[in-house]
This record gives sequence, C-alpha cells and structure tokens, in this order.
Amino acid sequence: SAETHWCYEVQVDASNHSCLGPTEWGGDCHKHRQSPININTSQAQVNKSLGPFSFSSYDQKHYWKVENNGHTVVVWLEDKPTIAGGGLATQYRAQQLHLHWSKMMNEGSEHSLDGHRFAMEMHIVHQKQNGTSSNKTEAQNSQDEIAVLAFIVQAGSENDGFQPLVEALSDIPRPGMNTTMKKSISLFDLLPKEEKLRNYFRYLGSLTTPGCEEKVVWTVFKEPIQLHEDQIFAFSEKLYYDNGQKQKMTDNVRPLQELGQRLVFKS
Ligand SMILES: Nc1nc(-c2ccc(Cl)c(S(N)(=O)=O)c2)cs1
Ligand SMILES: [Zn+2]
Repeated sequence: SAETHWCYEVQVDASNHSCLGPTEWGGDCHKHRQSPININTSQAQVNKSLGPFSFSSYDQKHYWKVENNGHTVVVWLEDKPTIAGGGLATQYRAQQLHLHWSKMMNEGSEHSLDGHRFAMEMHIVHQKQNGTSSNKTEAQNSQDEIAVLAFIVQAGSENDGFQPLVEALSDIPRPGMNTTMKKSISLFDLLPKEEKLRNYFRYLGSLTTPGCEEKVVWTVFKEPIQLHEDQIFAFSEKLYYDNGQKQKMTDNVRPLQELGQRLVFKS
C-alpha cells in the first residue's frame, strides 16, 4: 500500500490516524541533533566570528511562484538570491522560503526564545554552493549542507511587504496548487530592516520535517517580523491540508527537540 505519509499532530486525529504524527516520523527524526529547540538566550555564547551577513539579490523584485505543498506554503526562489558571511563557511544559494504558524499567537513558531513562542516562523532555505568538483562528494554529507535563516513573526503593525504573499494564499487552498504573486516583491520586502539583522543565534541541527536530516546550520534572528493579526490569520483561513478542504492548514509546527550536548552561539 502507499506508505503512510507524515503529518503534524493536529492532523493525526482529524485523519483518523491515516498519517504519521511527529512521534512516529521516520528517517533521522529520532536522532540527537534535531530541530527546533528552545534557545536560552543568556546561556548562548557570544562568538566573535559571527559577523554580519552579506545578502546578494535580496533586493531583487520578482513575481515569485507560490505553492501549497500539503504541509506549508512554499515560495520558490528560482532566481536564487545568495548569502555569505554570518559565520558561514562559504556562499549559500536560496532555494525556497516557507512558513510555520498557528491561530494561537504564541504557538506558531518552531523555535522558542527563553520559552517564548511566537505567531509564526519564516524559513529561508539555502543550499551550500559547492567548491570544485573534487570536494563535491563529502560536501553532500556535511553538517552545514543547508543554511536556514529563521525569522520569528509576531502580531503587530500591518506589513505591506507581505501583502502579495498573503493575497496569493486565496489562489492555493488545496495541496498541489500553485500561483504567482500579482505584485513583484524582494526578499528584503519580507524581512526586518537589514541593520536589524546583526543579532542572531547559531546552532547545528536538522530539517524540522521528515527525513529530519542533521545537515542544517541554523540562524535564528532576534529581531521579529511584525504582521497584522489579520495577515497571520489568513494563513490558517485560506489554506487547507486536504483536497476536501476540511482540515485548515494550521499548527504545522514540530515539537521542541532536546539540545543535548550542543552549544548555541550568538553574534
Ligand atoms: N515538504 C516540505 N519540506 C519542508 C522543508 C524542506 C527543507 C527544510 Cl530546511 C525545511 S525546515 N523547516 O527545516 O526549514 C522544511 C517543509 S514542507
Ligand atoms: Zn521550516
């Protein structure tokens, strides 16, 4: 039979157990360098090598393609903006951005800061740019193959930069649907002002979705993105997990994982 697909806890009951919730996820999801984690900000160690990021083409406006993939809303960054600096070993190329959220303003982020969770969390997923062909092989298994820039989102003032994404949600209620933003925006239109991106936390972890591969160098920025409550609610209101449009897409948040022997650093 088609293998049972993974899902979030909120979906397990609604689908009368026809999908695997977070405690049953396979792959590397049961290993010990997993994400997300709670970040104890006073225990995080200042690391002087965690300098500012350099963002390339983050100012480039684009009519991005937006998709409901059954777990989240994904914005495909095909023009591949890149990042470097920020204590990263090399340049990384953006692949996609997606978000995690809840209707509850303190249950929608995946990471927490000193036990506090927020309304949403946005992840910009980047792939390590390989060097020469020689070091391509082992590079694929490195702990920092993927760099995710994580931004917490809290309810506050209206954010005009997010409107083209918020308005695109109505076009893609069901899994597998995709659309294009009706207005071009840049990644910087979605982020806090660049000068506010100097303060961040850093640790090595995993994808927060199956197979939970432990190949992510995480950056969690301190400065939150602010969205109006109505913009936040739009994600839970317009999107569905299922084709029958019975299960609203919300609480697509993995439970917190143990820090274990890992250290969290801060810029
Ligand atoms: N099918 C799906 N894949 C993802 C995904 C892919 C890559 C990554 Cl890196 C992540 S995360 N949450 O760790 O940033 C999520 C979401 S939903
Ligand atoms: Zn994510």
